[in-house]
Amino acid sequence: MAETKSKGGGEQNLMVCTRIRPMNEDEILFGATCIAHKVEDRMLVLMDPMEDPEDILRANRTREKQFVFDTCFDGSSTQEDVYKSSTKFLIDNVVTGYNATVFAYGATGAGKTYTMLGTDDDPGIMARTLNDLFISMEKTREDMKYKVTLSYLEIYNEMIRDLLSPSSGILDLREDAKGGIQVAGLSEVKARSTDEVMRLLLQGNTQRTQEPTAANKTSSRSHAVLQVIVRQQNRVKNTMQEVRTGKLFLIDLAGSERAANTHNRGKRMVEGAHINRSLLALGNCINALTDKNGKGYVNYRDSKLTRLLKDALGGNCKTVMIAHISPASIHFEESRNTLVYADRAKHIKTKVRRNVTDVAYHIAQYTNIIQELRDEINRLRHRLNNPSTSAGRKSHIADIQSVQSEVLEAKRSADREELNKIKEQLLISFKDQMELRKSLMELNNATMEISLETNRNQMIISEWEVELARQSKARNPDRPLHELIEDHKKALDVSGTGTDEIEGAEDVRTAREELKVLHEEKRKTEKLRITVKKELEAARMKTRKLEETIPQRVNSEDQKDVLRLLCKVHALEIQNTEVQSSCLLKDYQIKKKDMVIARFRQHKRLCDQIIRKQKNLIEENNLVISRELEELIEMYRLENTLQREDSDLSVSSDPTAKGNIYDDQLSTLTEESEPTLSRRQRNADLRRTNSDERLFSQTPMARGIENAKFDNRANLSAAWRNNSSLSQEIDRVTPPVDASGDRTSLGQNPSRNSFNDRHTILSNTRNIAALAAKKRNKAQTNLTNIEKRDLPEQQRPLYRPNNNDNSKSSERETYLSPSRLDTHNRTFIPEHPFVLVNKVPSEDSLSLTEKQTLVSERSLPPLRRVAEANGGDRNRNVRQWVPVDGNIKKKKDKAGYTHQFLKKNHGRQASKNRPNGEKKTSRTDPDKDFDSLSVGRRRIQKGPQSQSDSSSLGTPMNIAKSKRPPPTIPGYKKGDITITGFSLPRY
Ligand SMILES: Nc1ncnc2c1ncn2[C@@H]1O[C@H](COP(=O)(O)OP(=O)(O)OP(=O)(O)O)[C@@H](O)[C@H]1O
Repeated sequence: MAETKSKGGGEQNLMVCTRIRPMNEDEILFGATCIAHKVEDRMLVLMDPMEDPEDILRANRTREKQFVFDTCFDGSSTQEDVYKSSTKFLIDNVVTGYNATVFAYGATGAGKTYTMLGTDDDPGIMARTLNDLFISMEKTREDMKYKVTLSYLEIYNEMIRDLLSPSSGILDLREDAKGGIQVAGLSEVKARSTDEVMRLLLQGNTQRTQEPTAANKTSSRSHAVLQVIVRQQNRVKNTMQEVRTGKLFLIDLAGSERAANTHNRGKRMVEGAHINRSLLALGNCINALTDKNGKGYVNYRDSKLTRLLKDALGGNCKTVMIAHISPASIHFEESRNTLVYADRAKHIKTKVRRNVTDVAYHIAQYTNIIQELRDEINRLRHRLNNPSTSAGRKSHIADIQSVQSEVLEAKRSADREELNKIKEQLLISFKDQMELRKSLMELNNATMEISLETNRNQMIISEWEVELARQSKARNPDRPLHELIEDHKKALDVSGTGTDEIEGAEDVRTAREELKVLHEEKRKTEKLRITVKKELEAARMKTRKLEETIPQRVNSEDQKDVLRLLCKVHALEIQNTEVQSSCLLKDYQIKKKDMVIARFRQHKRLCDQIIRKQKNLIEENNLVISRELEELIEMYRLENTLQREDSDLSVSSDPTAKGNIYDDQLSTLTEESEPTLSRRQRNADLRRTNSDERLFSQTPMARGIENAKFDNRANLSAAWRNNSSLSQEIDRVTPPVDASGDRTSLGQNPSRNSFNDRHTILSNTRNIAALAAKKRNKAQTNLTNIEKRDLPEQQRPLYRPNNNDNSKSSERETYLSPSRLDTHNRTFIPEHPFVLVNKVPSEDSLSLTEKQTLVSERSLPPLRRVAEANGGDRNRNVRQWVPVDGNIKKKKDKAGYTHQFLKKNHGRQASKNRPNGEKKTSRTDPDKDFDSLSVGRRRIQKGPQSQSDSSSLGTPMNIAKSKRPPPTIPGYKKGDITITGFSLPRY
C-alpha cells in the first residue's frame, strides 16, 4: 500500500439543517403552543413562550429568536425532502473517495431516529442513502470495481457494542499511527446489493438499546453509528493502480434530556447522564472548533462519541448536522439549546480531501507489460527500417492476392471435407437404418412363420385327438367324446400306455415338442424385435438430426442439393422396404387363409367318406331312396364338377391339364379309389400349406421354383386324373354337353338354372383360355424343337413317355418347352410332375433353399444325394436324393444358434461308381462335409455378411421341422426316376 495522499478538495463549512417535527398528541393535550416556525427555506423563528407582553422592562427586546441554517424543514417536509436536501449530494463524494458524515442532533423525542431510520413505509436517510449508493456504483461498474463493507455500532453508557455481531462484546477505540480512530474488533460485512444492506440494517436495529421514557415511548438510549466504506478501483490494469476509499458515517445520536422532564430514575437516569455527558463533550468540541480566536483546544477525548466524530468535526470529512427540535412551547429550552449549538456548528470548518491509495502490481505482471511494450517497439522499428517502395508494394499486392487465393482454396477444401464428412455420416446412418429395417422385417416374418407353424401343429394335434376319440367311441359308446379326448391326451403324455402304436401318435408328440420350441422361439423373437425397434428409432432420430444440420454446415447450394438427393434416395429405399414388408404381410395373410382352406379340405374329406359309405350301404341293401335325396346327390356331384372346373381355370390355363387339386377328394366317392388318405399324408398336406411357400424365399431364384411348383400342381392333377377312375365316374354321372355348350337338363330343381348359368360362363371362359393356350403352345413347341436340335444329347431334357398317355405329341412337348423351364434351366416330367430334370452340369448351382423348397413340395424329409447313375449317358448329370435318416449334424455357433448340416459324404461311396470316373474332391474340414440345412434363427448382425447369407439362413420353423423323424414314403424305392431334388415312387 502506498501512502495516502490528498487530491483536490478544500476547506468546507459544516452543513447544518434543522427539522421541526409536528406537534404530537401529548403536547396538544398539554395545551402547548407552537413556538418554532420555518420562515422561507433557511430561516427558523423560535418564540419564547415565557415572554410577558406587558413587561415594560423587556418591552424593547424582541420576542422572537431567528436562526439561519443551510436548510430548514418543518412538519410539512417529507422524508424524501430531508434526504434530498441534506444527504443525497454526499453519495457521489463517497463513491469517489471522500469521507462524509451525517448526524442527527437534538433533544429526546425531537425526531432524530425518525429522520435517520424512519419507518418501514417511509424509510429514513440511512436506507435511502445506501440505496442510492448502490445505484450510483452500478452506473460505473463497467469501468470501476467496487467493494462495499458495512459496520454498525452503538455507544451505550460509554461502551461500544457491535450491532452486527453482538457476541463480540465491548469494543475499544484505538488510534492508528496516523491519528485515525479505529474500533478494534468491529466486524466489516461485505454488501453486494441494497437488499443485503437493508437486511443488515434491520438486523442491527433489533440489537439497539431502545426503552420508553416519559418524553419518548421509543427513546433511543444509545448513539448509533452506521459506517459504510466504499473502495473503488479502475478495471483497466496499469502498472500503478489507484484505489479510492470513501467512508460514510450515518449517526443517530441519543437525545439530551432534562431529568425534570423525563422523570427518569435508576437505570434510565444513569443512561441519561451518560448521554448528556457525551453530548456536552460534543458541544464543547463544537465550541472549541468555532472559537473565533482559533486558539481553543478541542478535547475529543472527553467521550467516545467525540473521539469517533473527530474526523467528522474537524478533519477530512464533509459533514452534515441535522438539528431536531419540537415546536411545542413546553420544549422551548431544549429547542433553544439545540438551535444555539447548531448555529455555532455551522461555523465549523473541515478540510476535505480524497482518499487515494496507489497499489503497485506484482513484479511478474510488470515484466510481462514491459515485454509486450518491447515487442511493439521492435515491430515498429522493423517497419521503419523497411519502407515500402513501389516494387515492394507490388510484391505486397501479389502477396495479398496469393494469400487470398490460399484462403479461398483452404475454404473450399474445408467445405469439401465438411461435405465428405456429412456424406459419410449420412451414409453410415442410412446403412444402419436400412439394416435395422431389414432385421425388423425379417423378425416380423419370423414371428408370422412361428404363428403359422403354431397353428399347423395345433391343427395336427386337435385332429388326432378328435379322430382317436371317434375310434374309441366305437368301443366305448357310453362315454362322452370330450372325456375320451382327455384320456388320449393324458395317455400321450405317458409313454408305454399303448398310444405309441396308434397311427399318428409320433407326429402328435413331435407337434407338441415343436409347439414348445415355437413358444420359446416366439418369446425370443419378440424380445429381439423390441430391441431392434428401439435401435431403429434411435437411428431414425440420429439421421433426422443430421439432416437438420446440413443447411448450417454446408454453404454451397450444389453441395446442399447433393445431400438432399442422398436423403431422397434413402427415403425411396425406405419406401421400397415398406412395400416389401407389406407384400410379405399379404403373403402371410394368404398363407393363413391356406391353412383355413386346408382345414375345410379335411372336413370335406370326412363328408365325402360319409357319403361314400352311405352310398355303399344303399347299394348293398338295395334301398330305395327318395327323389329329394337323389336330387341332392346329383347337386353334390354337379357342385364337385363345377369346383373342378373353377380350379382348372384358376390354377392353370393349360387345356391339357384337366385335373384339379380336388381330384383326390372326389376320388373318395369311387369304390375303386383309395378309401382315405392316411393321417401322415394329411399332416404332410398341412405342412405343405406352410412350408411350401417359405416367407424368406423371396429371391428371384426362389420365385422361379415357386412358379415351377405352381405348374406342377396342375400337372399332378392331370396325372391323377389320367389314372383315376374318378373321371370315368364323373363322366358317367355328368350329363353330356350339348351343341350349344349347355349340359342337358338334370331335373326340375329350381336351383339348376343357376348351375346352368354358371356352367355356361365357366365353359365359355375355358374355351377362350384354351384357344389362347393353344396358340402359345404352338409357339413354344417351335422353340423347344430348336432347342432340342441345338443341345448336346446329354443335356437334352429328359422325357419319359407315359404308356397311358394318349395325348398328342404337341401336348407332351409343352412340358419340355422353354416356358416350362425354371430359372435353373430345369424342366418337368409330365407323368411325374414333381420331378425336376436338371440340365445344369453342376449340382451346386441348386441352392440349399431351393433343395429344401423342393423337398418340402411333398413334405418329404431332406433327401440324401446318391450319385448313382441311372441309365446311360443321357442321365449322367442327373442325381437322386434319398431320405437322410438322421444324417443331420447339429452344431451350435458362438452366438448360441443351432445350425443343422446335411452330411455330404453319404454319397461318397456311391460316387466312386460314377460313370466316367467322376470323383468328388475330398474335404478336410468336417464342417464343409455338411450342407447347411438351416440356421436356428436369423442372426441380427450388421454388415454385408447378414445380407449375403440370408438365403441360406433358416427360420424357427426349420428347427422344429428338423426334429421330426423322416416319414416313410409308401412305395418309395431307391433308383426310381433320376431327378434333381428328390425322387418319387411310381404311382
Ligand atoms: N417529522 C416527523 N413527523 C411525524 N412524526 C414524527 C416526526 N419526527 C418525530 N416524530 C415522532 O415523534 C416521536 C419521537 O420521535 P423519535 O423517536 O425519532 O425522537 P428521538 O429524537 O429519536 O428521541 P430519542 O432521543 O429519545 O430517541 C416518534 O413517535 C416519531 O414517530
